[in-house]
Amino acid sequence: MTGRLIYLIGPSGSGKDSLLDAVRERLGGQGCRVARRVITRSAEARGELAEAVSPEVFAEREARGDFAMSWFANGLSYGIPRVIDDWLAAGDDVLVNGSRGYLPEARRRYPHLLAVLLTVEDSVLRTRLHARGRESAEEIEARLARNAGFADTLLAGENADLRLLDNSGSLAETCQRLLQLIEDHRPLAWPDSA
Ligand SMILES: Nc1ncnc2c1ncn2[C@@H]1O[C@H](COP(=O)(O)OP(=O)(O)OP(=O)(O)O)[C@@H](O)[C@H]1O
Ligand SMILES: O=P(O)(O)OC[C@H]1O[C@H](OP(=O)(O)O)[C@H](O)[C@@H]1O
Repeated sequence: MTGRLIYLIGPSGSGKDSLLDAVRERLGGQGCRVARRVITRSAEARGELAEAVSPEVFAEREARGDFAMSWFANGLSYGIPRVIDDWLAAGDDVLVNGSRGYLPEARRRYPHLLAVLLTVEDSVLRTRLHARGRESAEEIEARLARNAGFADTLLAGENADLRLLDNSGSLAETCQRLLQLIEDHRPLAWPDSA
């Protein structure tokens, strides 16, 4: 029996990392692991507990086949370590912080994935990005502009099964709803292929 990939996406600043950090322990108790990403972002940058590597190291690892999934966005390279395929094969579910742009490819690789879109009201999003202070004002505007490109395509076609999760309110409330959503989507037996 294989586990299921839960692919969490949403605008930059919508709270994906905060949510993953908050539910990591509780999910572990219900057989769901949270993947740690590899990112070409400096280790000093505030944010998720990702592994920071140089672009050269990232390219080497990617060429070696170290990543189950990888993409480039916001001027950075992101990789999800290949170990998630072992976890899935062992029957664990795996939750990843994904990319909206990479969703079609993720679906090709993991046809049974559960895609969850975290949403936040626009004004709240801008406020949170500035309050986080990880990016410059210019970088924040570029991230907000990137969202417009996803507005029409995300909720159409093969994404009709996308689950929406609003994080405009408290994080504790969103955590509860995510845990419930994952619980509700756990069939008695997962599909055979990851
Ligand atoms: N429900 C919430 N209420 C208030 N603040 C929140 C909430 N969720 C997240 N935040 C804050 O919003 C900011 C952005 O959250 P976070 O870094 O988790 O977003 P993200 O989706 O992972 O962004 P990115 O994709 O850019 O890494 C953080 O400063 C975080 O503390
Ligand atoms: O815009 P899309 O394609 O959804 O995502 C692009 C990437 O940007 C964000 O990362 P971060 O803000 O650099 O941590 C997301 O987590 C994702 O990996």
